[in-house]
Amino acid sequence: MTSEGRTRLNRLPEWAALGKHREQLGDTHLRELFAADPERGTRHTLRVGDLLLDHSKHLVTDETLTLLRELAAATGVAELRDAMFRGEKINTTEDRAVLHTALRAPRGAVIEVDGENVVPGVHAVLDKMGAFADKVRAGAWTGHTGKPVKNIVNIGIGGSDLGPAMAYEVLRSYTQRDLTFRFVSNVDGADLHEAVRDLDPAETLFIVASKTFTTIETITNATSARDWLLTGLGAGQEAVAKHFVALSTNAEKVEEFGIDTANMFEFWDWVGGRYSYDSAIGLSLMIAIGPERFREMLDGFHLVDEHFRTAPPEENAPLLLGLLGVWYGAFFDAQSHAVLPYSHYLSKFTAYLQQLDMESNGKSVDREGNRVDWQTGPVVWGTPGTNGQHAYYQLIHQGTKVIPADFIGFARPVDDLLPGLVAQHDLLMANFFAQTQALAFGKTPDEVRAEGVAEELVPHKTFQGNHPTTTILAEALTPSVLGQLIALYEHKVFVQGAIWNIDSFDQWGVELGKVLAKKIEPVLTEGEGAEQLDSSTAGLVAAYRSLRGR
Ligand SMILES: O=P(O)(O)OC[C@H]1O[C@](O)(CO)[C@@H](O)[C@@H]1O
Repeated sequence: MTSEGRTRLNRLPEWAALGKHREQLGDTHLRELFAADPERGTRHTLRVGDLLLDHSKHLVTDETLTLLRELAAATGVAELRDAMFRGEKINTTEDRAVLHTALRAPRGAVIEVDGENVVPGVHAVLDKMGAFADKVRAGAWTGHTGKPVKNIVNIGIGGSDLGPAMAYEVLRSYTQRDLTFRFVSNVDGADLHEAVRDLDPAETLFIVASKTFTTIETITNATSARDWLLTGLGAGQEAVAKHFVALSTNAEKVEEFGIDTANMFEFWDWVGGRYSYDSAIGLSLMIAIGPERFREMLDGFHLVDEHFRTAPPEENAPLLLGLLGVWYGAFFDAQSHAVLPYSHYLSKFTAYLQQLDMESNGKSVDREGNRVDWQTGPVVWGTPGTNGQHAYYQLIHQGTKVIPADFIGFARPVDDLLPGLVAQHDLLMANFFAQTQALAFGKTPDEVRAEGVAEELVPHKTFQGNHPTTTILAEALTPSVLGQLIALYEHKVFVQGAIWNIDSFDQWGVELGKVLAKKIEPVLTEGEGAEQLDSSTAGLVAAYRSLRGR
């Protein structure tokens, strides 16, 4: 499905209408919007599965939302969504279907790519993963020396690392505690070194996760891990089968590396790397939380997939979140988007979303290859909220930038929290609610003066407010809720890409650096070819070589 013949986004009448509306809105303050509508908070709250989404603290009126939905209609968001769910090749630059939604489709569903139903294959791999995970969890998967495997090291990068590493942290309280999990991604040897230094090779299983099985960082780390293992065991190649499994689409390369393809868990080219942790790429997570919890997570994903596919525009949460991002980027010149979870378990959540969003929508040509002249994907950033409050919230509250932010919190702490720590949860959540309130409504100079503050300090202690936020609240951070949250963001990113008319599913922008690194490496090691480098890089390389004593 291409978008040929589509009117350029900023020439659409719906775009012009939004521009005009933005002018009319001017500096309208959230204080005014709330004062004019006592029901605003409840009217602007959506419920999707277990998620409650309050979007009342956004710089929008009912008219804004209507105009944004008209823009979505004019840009064919629903048509592209349906084409995605049908398995059409909407990733046109790679000529691929985009079917991460098939990874969580129920067993009986029928989703076809090139005339073949892919759902049975998805479940066959899930079943194989389940059997393997159960075996490891039961201590029945033994290594070369006969000892049960206790340490699981996932080696992968990008989508083959961020998803499982993030989800492992999120669902830590559901993990089997007598197993150790490590995640190695960086080609800096320090990463693998720190991951394995205290492990017994006889009890260690490496999961090599790579869609292509050609990614230099992953193959380099996997090769070093194999050396470490074989040296530690004093064994030959025959030990690899018990200590290495692969997650990949590329059986040939897996075999070439020396991993038995019987120990390979397959996925498919219609799963993008950053959309893959609910595929075989989630094997480490499945071992950690068990197949049953993993399936609950998939059900959570599926619930939001169905919501996105079927909910009317007025109630469609991913559509709404996507449109709000378009609104701020285009008409408020917002450059970034903060995601601020109030859960320690979500400490890697924003890093995960960075790849999901920025690798998907960090594009500057449209699907026909024309340069866009509107903003595309924002810089996504953030860390757990309370820590952020004591670091960078100053800038969000009183800086000069428009930073829309998502606040994510939970009513209940995890079940196995030490009883003495449960009481801290209300304090955490008091901060959660206080921050969005302060950001929205601020503090006027008169309110500051009323507190007896000296006049010269009044500007410094004034909070302008009017900073837009979404609040996402759920009862608890369960596997299903995690699936719901990720699917929510996946589809939000989809909506934005559809409106901006970019291919959200390719990632050509990562290629150039890879090619240049390959050329530079021999210059570093052999010192040959430096004359082909620009003067800055040549100087830096020379300095590096000299510091290395070469
Ligand atoms: O799973 P692979 O093929 O090793 O790729 C890892 C990552 O590299 C990228 O292609 C970017 O370089 C990501 O899209 C992907 O998640």
